[in-house]
Amino acid sequence: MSLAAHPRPARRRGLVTESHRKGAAVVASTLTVLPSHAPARLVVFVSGSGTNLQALLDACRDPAYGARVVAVGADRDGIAALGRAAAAGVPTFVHRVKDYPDRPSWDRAIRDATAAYEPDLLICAGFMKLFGVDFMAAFPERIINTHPALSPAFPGMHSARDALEYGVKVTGCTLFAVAGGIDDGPVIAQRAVPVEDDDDADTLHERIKVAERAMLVEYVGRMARGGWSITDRKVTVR
Ligand SMILES: Nc1nc2c(c(=O)[nH]1)N[C@@H](CN(C=O)c1ccc(C(=O)N[C@@H](CCC(=O)O)C(=O)O)cc1)CN2
Ligand SMILES: NCC(=O)N[C@@H]1O[C@H](COP(=O)([O-])[O-])[C@@H](O)[C@H]1O
Repeated sequence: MSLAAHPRPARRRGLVTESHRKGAAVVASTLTVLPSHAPARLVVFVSGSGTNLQALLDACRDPAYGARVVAVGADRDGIAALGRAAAAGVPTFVHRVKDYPDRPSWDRAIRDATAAYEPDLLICAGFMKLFGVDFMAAFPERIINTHPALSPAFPGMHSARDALEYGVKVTGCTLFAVAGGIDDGPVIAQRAVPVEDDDDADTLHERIKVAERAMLVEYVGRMARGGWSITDRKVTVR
């Protein structure tokens, strides 16, 4: 089936939508995002040790990487990731759900704190809270999450344990564009990691994280430098 696409729009910065038509019917829609800043502005969200954040901070030291971490957001205090941000001179903000009367109030507070940094790309790197509709609506097509499993297998917060308990022989990591549900957004990249006979959840997760950091650094750099498109569930990184 051939799709008669509209002429490709000029490479404008920001968000561009193209409709692909067959006759009068729209059969697919492509959203293209080009970062508005060079280097692209990253806000990274964390809840724990922050080794993925550290990999991004290290990559951003090279001007050719094309991105810089302008802020780090968290849902809790006292985590190593916030220390990593401070050591790199990156501003941080913390919003704890329990400090707000309800979840939507928390969602709006973390949305507003994030928007103040004018991010091109928002990266969940071990962030253990689900964003709500207000947050999601403020940053369309520009929130990504690194997840320690081969999506759609093993969503949630205990993916390495769940993979071991299921008995899979190969698991891995997935970088995806955060959408409406839990860990169900369009896949940007994946890496496979074999499960060893003597793995426990910690050894398996640590091996996944080695692959995850390399995947995250590679794809965030490419997205920052060249932008990305999403057609239905298919993501193309430039
Ligand atoms: N709306 C979305 N928000 C987020 C997604 C997503 O796909 N959609 N991915 C996450 C990260 N994530 C796994 O990758 C994940 C994070 C948190 C949870 C969860 O159930 N959290 C609970 C409580 C957790 C706690 O603090 O102990 C909650 O939010 O109430 C599932 C998956 C980033 N956000
Ligand atoms: N579902 C969310 C989830 O499980 N996230 C995972 O937490 C770890 C954070 O490590 P880090 O703090 O060392 O970067 C990473 O493996 C990340 O994929």
